[in-house]
Amino acid sequence: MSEPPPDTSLLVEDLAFAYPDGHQALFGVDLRVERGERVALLGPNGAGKTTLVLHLNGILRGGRGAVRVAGLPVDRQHLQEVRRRVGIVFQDPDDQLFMPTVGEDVAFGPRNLGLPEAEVTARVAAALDQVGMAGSADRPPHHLSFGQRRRVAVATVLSMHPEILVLDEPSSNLDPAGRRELAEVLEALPVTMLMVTHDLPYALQLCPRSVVLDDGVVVADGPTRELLADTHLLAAHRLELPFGFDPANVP
Ligand SMILES: Nc1ncnc2c1ncn2[C@@H]1O[C@H](COP(=O)(O)OP(=O)(O)OP(=O)(O)O)[C@@H](O)[C@H]1O
Repeated sequence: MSEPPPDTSLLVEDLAFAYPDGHQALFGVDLRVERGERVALLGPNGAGKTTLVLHLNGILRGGRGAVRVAGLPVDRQHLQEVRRRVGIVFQDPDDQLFMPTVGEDVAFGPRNLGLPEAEVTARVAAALDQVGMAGSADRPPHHLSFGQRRRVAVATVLSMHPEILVLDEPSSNLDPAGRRELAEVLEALPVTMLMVTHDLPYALQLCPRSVVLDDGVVVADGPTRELLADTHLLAAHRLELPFGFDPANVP
C-alpha cells in the first residue's frame, strides 16, 4: 500500500470484493479524495456504490486491495478510530435515530466515546445548530418530518467531529424546500464529503468532482459539470438528467 500524502482523506487502492454468495460487486476500484473535497459518487442501481461506501468504515472487509481513511488503514486494529473519523449518513434516517429524544440521539456517539458530559452537551448543541435544528433537542424524533429527521441523522454524525462525511442519497424523499435546505446545510460544513446520489443536479450543486462507478469499476472521474455534459457517458451508464435540465445553464 503506498503512503498517502497527509492531505489525502480517502485512499482506495485496487479494491475488489465479492459477497459471501460469490457475487462480485467491486473489481479493483481506485479512488483518492483530498481533504476538504466534495465528491459525488454516481452510477446506476447495482453499480457497487453502497458496497464501496461500506468499506470506508470497515462494515465490509476482507476483499482484495486497501482502504485508508485520514492515513489510517481500515483494519481491525484501527476500526474504532476510523469510525470516529468517517461518519456515514444512511439513506433512511430511521436507521440512525433510536433514542427517545433528538438530543439523546445526537449525544449517543460522543457519550460512547466517554467524553465529559459538558463536552457532550456542547457538541449536541453545535451539531443541532449546524443542521438548523437548534431548539429540537427535547423532541421525539418520530414527531419530526422526514426532512427534519434526515437533518438530525446528519447531526448524529457531526457530533462525532468526523473528518469525512459520507452521505447515501441525501436528497431522496425530500420535498423541494427540504432538498434545498439540506444542500445549504451540507455546503456550509467544513468536512471532506463523499455523496452517493442519483440526483444529478444535486451532485452538480454540491460536488465540484464526480466519480462514476458501474459494474464494480470506476468508469469516469472528473469535474461534475464536464461529466454531466457528456451525453455518451450518461447514456452508457444509465445516468439521466431531469427533463429540461441543462448543466450548462447552471451558474
Ligand atoms: N448482501 C449482498 N449479497 C450479495 N450480493 C449483494 C449484496 N448486496 C449487494 N449485492 C450485489 O452487489 C452489487 C452492488 O450492489 P450495491 O448495493 O453496492 O449497488 P449500488 O450501486 O449501491 O446500487 P443502488 O443504486 O441500487 O443503491 C449488486 O449487483 C447487488 O445485487
